[in-house]
Amino acid sequence: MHKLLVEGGTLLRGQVRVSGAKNSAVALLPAAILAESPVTIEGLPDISDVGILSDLLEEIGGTVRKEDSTVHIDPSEMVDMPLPNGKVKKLRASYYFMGAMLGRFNKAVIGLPGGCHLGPRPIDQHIKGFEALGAEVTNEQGAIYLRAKELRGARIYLDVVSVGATINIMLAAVRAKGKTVIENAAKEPEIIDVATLLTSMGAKIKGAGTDVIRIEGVDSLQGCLHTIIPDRIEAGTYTIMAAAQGEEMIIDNVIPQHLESLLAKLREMGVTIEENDEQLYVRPGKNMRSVDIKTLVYPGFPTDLQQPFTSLLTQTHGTGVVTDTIYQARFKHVDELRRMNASIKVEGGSAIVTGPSKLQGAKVKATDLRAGAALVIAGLMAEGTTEITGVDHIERGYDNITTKLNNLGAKVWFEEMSEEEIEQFQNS
Ligand SMILES: CC(=O)N[C@H]1[C@@H](OP(=O)(O)OP(=O)(O)OC[C@H]2O[C@@H](n3ccc(=O)[nH]c3=O)[C@H](O)[C@@H]2O)O[C@H](CO)[C@@H](O)[C@@H]1O
Ligand SMILES: C=C(OP(=O)(O)O)C(=O)O
Repeated sequence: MHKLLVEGGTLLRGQVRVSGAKNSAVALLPAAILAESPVTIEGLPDISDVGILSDLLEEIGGTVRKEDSTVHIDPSEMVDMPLPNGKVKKLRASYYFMGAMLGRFNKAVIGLPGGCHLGPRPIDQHIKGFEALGAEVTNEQGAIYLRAKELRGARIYLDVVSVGATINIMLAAVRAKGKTVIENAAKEPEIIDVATLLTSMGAKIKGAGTDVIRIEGVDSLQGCLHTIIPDRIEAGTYTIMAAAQGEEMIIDNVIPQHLESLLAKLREMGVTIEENDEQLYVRPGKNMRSVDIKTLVYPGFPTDLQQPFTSLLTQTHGTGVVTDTIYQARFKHVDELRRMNASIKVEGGSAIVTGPSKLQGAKVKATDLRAGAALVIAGLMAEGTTEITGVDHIERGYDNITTKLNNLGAKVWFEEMSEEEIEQFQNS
């Protein structure tokens, strides 16, 4: 087990290239189950979630061959093997095996997913969708059993706008008989990316990226070549780092439209941002002002950038209120930031951040992926060295974070933990 050390105070300068989107990758890989011939995906991020999903594809009989950031998946020999335990529990996106295996085999057994602990994360809307398509769904000892004689298209209204449910229902519906309409669908760019892959495989999907998605089922799907979109959350994290501790930074391989809500807030604070088709040029302002943010479904401010943004607010002038309407309890990073001398209190569903505070390096714990990113940002701004444990969370979503940061001039490195530290970490 290792920890991440961040020596604070160095200004970041230069260019960082954003990797492929985690939240696309984790759906594109299971989507390959639906094809009858090999699927190639280019631009996959080197993160642990991708590694685990690749292993799961192999567990059900697929062949997965990786060359740098390209992966070739041969799904032709896959079988409807139950996956009630084991690696499925390590991440959230294993739930996409439900939709994809149901779509291909008319049955699936998948353990309830893991992923970041952000408060309750039900999957009732996924199940509502599968049932509407004709599946019988039961929960037996922590695993979801799905069985259908045949999947039939249906009209499905999502009671909650859900990224996962929208994608999962698309996966199950593309090979169902007849027409499916998903109403109140989520509109995140990753949904369009998955629909683009499925369409290249031969699926008939209209409206992805709007709140009504129409799918006409087809009998079979074939392999194809797909290039993944850039990770807007990784891009947003480096953009926040640039505002927090940058001198001048270029964020490369970005779709700026995917980050409009973040860029608007940063400009409101006094950060200079210039953009072209695939790059952002970021220069922090002097005496930046605090702002309030409220997370919303896309194109609103993303919940996944709320925690990194909170770290930036510790350095701006005034009081900023951070409200998360998607995950009301996504504030575990606050206690850790306080250890570093941040002035933050949580009241109701909001964190109230008063700045600027002089942050001090400390021993802190990443309780989830974006809490980890928030601590790295705080560590970069702090005086002294910050030691972050729980880095397996960070490795779920940030491709080569130490190399990318060190290329920008930061001093960040992994170190093995001693037995005593591991014991302390496990008991904390
Ligand atoms: C792998 C992946 O893509 N993860 C992202 C995905 O998670 P995930 O797909 O799990 O998030 P959802 O969009 O489904 O969740 C949004 C909200 O809906 C609720 N809900 C969701 C499903 C359901 O059946 N019932 C229900 O009540 C959730 O508790 C949450 O409050 O979108 C989240 C919201 O943008 C992001 O934080 C995650 O990074
Ligand atoms: C919450 C996240 O991921 P997951 O849904 O995979 O847990 C995230 O990417 O911030």
